[in-house]
Amino acid sequence: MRFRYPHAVIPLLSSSSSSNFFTMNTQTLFYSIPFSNLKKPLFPQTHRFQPKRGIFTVFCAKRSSKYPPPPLKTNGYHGASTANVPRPVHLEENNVEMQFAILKKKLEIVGIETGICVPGQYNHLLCPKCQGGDTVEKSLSIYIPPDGGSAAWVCFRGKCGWKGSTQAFAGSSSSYSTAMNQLIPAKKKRQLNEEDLQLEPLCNELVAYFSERLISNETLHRNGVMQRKYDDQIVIAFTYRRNRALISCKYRDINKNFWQEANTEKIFYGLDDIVGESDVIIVEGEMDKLAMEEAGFRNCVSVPDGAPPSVSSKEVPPEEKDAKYQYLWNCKDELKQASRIIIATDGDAPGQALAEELARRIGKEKCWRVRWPKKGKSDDCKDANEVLMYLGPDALKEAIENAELYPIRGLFNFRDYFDEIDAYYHQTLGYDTGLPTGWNNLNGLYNVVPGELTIVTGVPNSGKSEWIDALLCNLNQSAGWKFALCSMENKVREHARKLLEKHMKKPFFNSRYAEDVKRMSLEEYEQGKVWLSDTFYLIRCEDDALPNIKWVLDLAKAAVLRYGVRGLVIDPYNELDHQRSPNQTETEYVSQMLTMIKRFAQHHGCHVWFVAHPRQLQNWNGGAPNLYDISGSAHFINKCDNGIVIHRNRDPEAGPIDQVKVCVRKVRNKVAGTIGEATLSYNRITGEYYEDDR
Ligand SMILES: Nc1ncnc2c1ncn2[C@@H]1O[C@H](COP(=O)(O)OP(=O)(O)OP(=O)(O)O)[C@@H](O)[C@H]1O
Repeated sequence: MRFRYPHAVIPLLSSSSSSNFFTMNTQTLFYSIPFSNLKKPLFPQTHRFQPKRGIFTVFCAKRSSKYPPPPLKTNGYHGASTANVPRPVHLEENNVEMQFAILKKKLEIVGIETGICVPGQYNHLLCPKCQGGDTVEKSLSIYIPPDGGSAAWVCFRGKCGWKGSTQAFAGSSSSYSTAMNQLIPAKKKRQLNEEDLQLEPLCNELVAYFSERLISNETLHRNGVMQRKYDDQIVIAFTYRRNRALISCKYRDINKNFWQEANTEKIFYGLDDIVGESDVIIVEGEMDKLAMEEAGFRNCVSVPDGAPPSVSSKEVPPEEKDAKYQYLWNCKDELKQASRIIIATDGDAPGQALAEELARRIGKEKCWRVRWPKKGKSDDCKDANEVLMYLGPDALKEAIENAELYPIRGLFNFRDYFDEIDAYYHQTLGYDTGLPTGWNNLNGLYNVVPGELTIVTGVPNSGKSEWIDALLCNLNQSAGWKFALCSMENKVREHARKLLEKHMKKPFFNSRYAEDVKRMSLEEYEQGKVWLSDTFYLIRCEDDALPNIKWVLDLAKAAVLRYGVRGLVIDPYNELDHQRSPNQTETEYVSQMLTMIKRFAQHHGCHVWFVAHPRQLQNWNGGAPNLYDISGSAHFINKCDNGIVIHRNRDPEAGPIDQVKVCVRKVRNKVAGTIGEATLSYNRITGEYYEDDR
């Protein structure tokens, strides 16, 4: 149930700003005209129930006008005159006529016929925008203050809703606000009583109507649900009470048109029921509040105004300016003493927006939310009353008992991730335990996990780039992975040669390094080109500029999204353009850069290999460097998931010079490997690496 547009409405300005008139939200600032103030209802078709007929025909009663009171919407046209005519300093009494004449001209420009308009009173005219619809009703209400200096108007036809204001002279503020205030009645709260409102006990037909919705007579009685007659028709009257005194009254007809007494305080429906309760349930409509009672919950209130279309992007305004949610602020003590607020609004988007607006005001930490059960195979119940009607009171009770903590942005429970954790357990995510490197003796130490960062270091010429290329070829062969390469030191053609040699297992040329091994044939070379193109995407600065990390990551993201790459190589760190701000230390800069890289990796499930050189080693003894030797910052080792040092023997006396040590110095994720060293042998002709079991 939703009260989004009251039945007979006039726009109500916030007292703070009359200019809001043109920008105001129709959801929040429209109030009904009190019927008690009307000689005859604005809309004669307000009467829906005809008690003389049977209940079902009653509810299909023919409208007495073919124009229902549709929602009042603005049509986007705002009639404010923007002419900037300077206002005279003094306005003599006898200038009223002149001022009114100017005003009339302005009104005529926007199409308002001013012939019968008299200052100091309301005038009812034909709306120039809608011409009063088919019935040609005089739906445009215009007020001109006695000084004739301004006018404010609104068309009460819901299909039109045209509204605006103008002034004879710009800056005629007192006259202007008078017009506005007159058009919009002052917000003086009325004192109501059942007698004045002519409320009566519910007739049998309405009791039967509620009973169709599984709301019992006892519940109706306890909640003071009444009726009101208009001529020979009847509408439901929901009485809003505080300390049992009548504060407001909302009416509902069978077509779910709602309107309420104007100039009354906005309070929760059922407010007395939550006093002293530790659990408070908030629903979106009176029917839901009654339904809750049928499920055994009296500690429930309904909001008086229904739901907003969406969550406001603005901060919650201070209490005194938060007009739409006054019903929350005026019972903050009751809400404060409750330990749990269970928000059980409708399951649709406005209902969820309402839940968010309530929770952000109450404090999400004490809020819970309700998920409505399914009513059929696919559809969820919309609200409490639907659950009661389709599934019964026990199901409604269960839904409330199963309320879950209201989500707080950034605060989670493992339960929120169970789908993902299940997939990890069942290993259905793919490679989450790591993709083997292709070298058995290394697989026990290092496996490639999507979304991780591996830092690779080693002294110059140790074969870091060669080993990474060989690893990529293996991963492509075993799992079809594709890669983005940002290899600043490599010429494209040389990089292509190295990759093709590894892939084809043949040298690119017949030159000295190939010894007597035959180069790849032209046909093999052509096949290799296809493979190269399908497997690698190059990130390169086309001019001589150095790429910065953000630029690299943006392109890598494009490569992930466009080509599905699973790995990114950045080789090496010192060839990036390091735009470090003057007040940033290198350590801070490296930390920030690595955070960016890791975020990219995790977000896109893309493994990143980042090559960094060790700083100049004083008195280097030929041994493998340490990860802490990486120039720049200890953050390289601190922040990476995996740290690998590539080291090769260059002393023939110390051992075979094709021997390469892959020193795994850091593995954060034990599922992916452990610290240790594996020895590979390097084939200088093809650039391949083999397990070395010598
Ligand atoms: N184990 C090895 N035995 C002989 N030559 C090797 C070995 N590993 C790599 N090389 C050769 O060393 C050269 C440099 O290799 P690579 O570019 O991979 O080293 P790097 O560590 O990345 O160097 P840099 O730090 O200068 O970028 C290449 O010509 C490569 O063929």
